[in-house]
Amino acid sequence: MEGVDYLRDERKKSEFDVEAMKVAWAGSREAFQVSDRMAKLVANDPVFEKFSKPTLGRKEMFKNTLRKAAYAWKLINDLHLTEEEAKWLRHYIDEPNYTDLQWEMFVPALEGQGSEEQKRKWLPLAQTMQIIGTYAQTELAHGSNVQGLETTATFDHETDQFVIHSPTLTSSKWWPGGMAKVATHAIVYARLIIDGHFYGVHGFIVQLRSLEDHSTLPGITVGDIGMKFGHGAYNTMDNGVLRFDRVRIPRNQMLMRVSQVTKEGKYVQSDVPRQLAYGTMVSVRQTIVSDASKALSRAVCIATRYSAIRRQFGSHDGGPETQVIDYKTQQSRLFPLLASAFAFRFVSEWLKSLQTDVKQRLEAKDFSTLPEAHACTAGLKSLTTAATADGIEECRKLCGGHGYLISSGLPELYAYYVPACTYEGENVVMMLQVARFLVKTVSEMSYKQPVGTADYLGRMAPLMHNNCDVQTAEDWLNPSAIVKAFETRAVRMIVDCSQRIAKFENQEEGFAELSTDLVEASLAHCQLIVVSTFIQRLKQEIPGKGVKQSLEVLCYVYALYLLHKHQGDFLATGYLTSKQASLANDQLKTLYSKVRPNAIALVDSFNHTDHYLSSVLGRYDGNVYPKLYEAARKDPLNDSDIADGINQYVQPILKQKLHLAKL
Ligand SMILES: CCCCCCCC(=O)SCCNC(=O)CCNC(=O)[C@H](O)C(C)(C)COP(=O)(O)OP(=O)(O)OC[C@H]1O[C@@H](n2cnc3c(N)ncnc32)[C@H](O)[C@@H]1OP(=O)(O)O
Ligand SMILES: Cc1cc2nc3c(=O)[nH]c(=O)nc-3n(C[C@H](O)[C@H](O)[C@H](O)COP(=O)(O)OP(=O)(O)OC[C@H]3O[C@@H](n4cnc5c(N)ncnc54)[C@H](O)[C@@H]3O)c2cc1C
Repeated sequence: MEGVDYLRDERKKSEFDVEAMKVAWAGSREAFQVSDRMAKLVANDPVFEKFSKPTLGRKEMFKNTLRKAAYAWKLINDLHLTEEEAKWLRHYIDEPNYTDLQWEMFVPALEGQGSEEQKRKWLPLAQTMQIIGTYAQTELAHGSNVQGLETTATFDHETDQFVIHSPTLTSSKWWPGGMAKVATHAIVYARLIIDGHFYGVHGFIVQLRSLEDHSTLPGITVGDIGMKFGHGAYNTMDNGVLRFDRVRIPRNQMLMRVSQVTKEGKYVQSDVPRQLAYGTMVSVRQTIVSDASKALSRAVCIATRYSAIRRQFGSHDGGPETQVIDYKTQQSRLFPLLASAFAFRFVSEWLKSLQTDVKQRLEAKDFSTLPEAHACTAGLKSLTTAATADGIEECRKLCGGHGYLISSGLPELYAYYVPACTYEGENVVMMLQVARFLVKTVSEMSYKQPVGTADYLGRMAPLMHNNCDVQTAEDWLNPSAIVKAFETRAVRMIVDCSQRIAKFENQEEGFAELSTDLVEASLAHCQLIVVSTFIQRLKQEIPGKGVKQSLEVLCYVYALYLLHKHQGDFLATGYLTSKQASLANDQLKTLYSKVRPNAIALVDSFNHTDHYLSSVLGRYDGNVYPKLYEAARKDPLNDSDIADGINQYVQPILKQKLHLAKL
C-alpha cells in the first residue's frame, strides 16, 4: 500500500459529514463558497505558482511578488471581485507584500482616525490604488512604547504647515512594510509640537515618493532594512527605514478625528477618548487572531496527513509497520493543536462580532466597551500567535526529518508566521495590557459591576471559595464543570495579584514587581475566553451528521489539554485536587481515541488546497514519497552531474590526495 491508499482508507473512517464541517469551519455557507472560489482561482493560475520561490534571490523574489500583486489587482478589477473576495484572493496568494499594509493598516487608519473631510479626500485614492500607503509607527529605538517615539511634527503658524523631522538616528522609522521601495505615502506617527509644547503622538499623512516617477521626495531618505529570518517568508516584503529632514506637509494632513489643530495653532481634543488614536492596532490585532487559526490549521493539516502515511516500527511477520499517528505520544502532541485550530477559529469569529459591536457603539459615542475590546484583542492576539508559532514548530517535529525540508512547507510557514508574536504589539507587552485591565476592573468593583468577558470577576465571592466536585473522568465531560474550573483559576490568580499589588505604597512599582505573575493571570483569563467561546459556539445550531459531536470532542480536548498543561495553576489556586487533575488527564486520553478515526476528515474540513499548503508531506492525495523524490530532483544542484565549483575546489584536493598516495 502507498500513501494514496492510506489516506483513502482514513477518509472512509470518518464519522461526520465533511462538507458540513467545512461550512462550520468557514462560518457560513456563503463564507465557505467565497473562500473556496478564491482558493481555486489562485491555485489554478500559473502566475501564482510558488514552488520556485526557495531558489530565487532577494531581488528576484521581491520583483516576483510585485508581479503577483499587480496581476492580483488586475484580477480584482477585471472580475469585479467584492471586498471579501479580494481579501481571500490576497490571502491565498500567500506572500507578504505591500498590499497587506495598504489594506490592513493604511486604509483602516484613514477610516478610523481621519475626519470626514479627510476620508472623502484620501480614501478614494487609496481604495483605487492611486496612492500606496504604509503605517510608519515603529522607530529604531522605540516600538512597544508608542509614547516614546521621537519623530517630531512641529506646527508652523506662518505657513499653516507641519514640519516632520527625524531629530536623531534612533528616531528613524524602522520596520514598516512596503515602505522601502513601494509606498508613495505613509501615516507617520510623530510627537506634535505647537509653540514649544508637546501634545503627544499623532498620525500624519506624508507623501514619500513622486506619483510621476516614483523617486523619493526632497527631505526623505528611505531604504530597506535588510534580510529577515528565513529565506522566503518576509523577504518578499520591503520593510523599510525612513528619515525626514524637515519635510513640510499641509496642516490638514494631521489625522483629525480624535484631535485637531486649528489654523490659529490651537490644539482641540474631540469628545472621543485619545485611545481611539490606537484604533488601527485594535482592528489589526483582531485580523491577526483570525490569521492564527489559518496558519495553525495549515501546519496541522500537513502534520496529520503525513502522520497517517508515515510508518515506523511494529511490523510483525512482514506486515505493515505502525502508522505514526497511532502512537499515543504523537496523538498527544498533534490533537491538541488540531483542537486549538478550531478554538482559534471560533474565538476569532466572536472577536470580529465584538469589534463590530464596538464600532457601532463608537459611532453612537458610547465608549464604554473600548477598554474591554482593547484587552480582548491584545490578549487574544498574544495567546493565539504564541500558540500558533509554537504549534507550527511542533508540527515540523511531528514530521520527523522530512519536516525540515523546505518542500514540507513547514519551515517557510514558521519563518513567515513567527514575527506575528512581535508585530502589532509584542506578546508580553500585550498580556501586560490585559493585566492592567483586570487589575483596574477588580479595583473598581465596589462601585462598578464587571461586564462582558470580565463578568465572572463579579462572582468573585463564590468562585474564591468553591471546590471542584468532579469525581470521575466522565464528570469532566461537562461544559459547566470546565467553565467553573477556568473561571476559578483565573479569578484566584487575578485576585492574588491585585491583593499583593495593593500592599505596595506605589502601585506602579507593585505592578512591575509582579509582572510575571500578572502575565500568567492574564493568560488564564484569555484561555477562559477561548474555552467559553468554544462552548458557546456549540450551543448554536450546527447542521450536518456528526459535526456537532466531533466539535464537542475537540472542545473537550482543547479545554482538558490546557488544564493538563497548566495543572500547576489549577492545583496551586486550590480548586482541584491532584486526583481530579489526574482524572482530567485520563479523560483527555480517552478523547484522543475519539479524535483518531476522524483526524484526516477533520483536516480535510479546512478545505486547504495543495497550492495553499505548498507541502509535499501534506498533499491531499497522500502521494508523498514519489513527490518528495521528484521535488528533490528539481533542486538546482541536481541540474548537472558535476556541480559548479567541483572542478575548481574539490578536484585539486582529490588530485593532491592521489599525489600523496603515490608517495
Ligand atoms: C496583518 C498585517 C501585517 C501587520 C504588520 C505589523 C504592523 C505593525 O506592527 S504596526 C506597529 C504596531 N505597534 C504596536 O502594536 C505597539 C504596541 N504598543 C502599544 O500599543 C502601546 O504603546 C501600549 C498599549 C503598549 C502602551 O500605551 P500607552 O498609552 O503608552 O500606555 P498605557 O498607560 O498602558 O495606556 C493608557 C490607557 O490606554 C489604554 N489603551 C492602550 N492601548 C489601547 C488601545 N489600542 N485601545 C484602547 N485603549 C488602549 C490602556 O488600557 C490605558 O487605559 P487606562 O488608562 O484606562 O488604564
Ligand atoms: C515582520 C515585522 C513587520 C513589522 N511591520 C511594521 C509596520 O508595518 N509598521 C510599524 O510601525 N511597525 C512594524 N513592525 C514593528 C513592530 O510593531 C514592533 O517590532 C513591535 O511593536 C515590538 O516592538 P519592539 O520591536 O520595540 O520590541 P521591544 O519593546 O523592544 O521588545 C523587546 C523585549 O522587551 C520586552 N518589553 C518591552 N517593553 C516591556 C515592558 N513594558 N514590560 C516588560 N517587557 C517589555 C518585550 O517583551 C521583548 O521581550 C514590524 C515588525 C516585524 C517583525
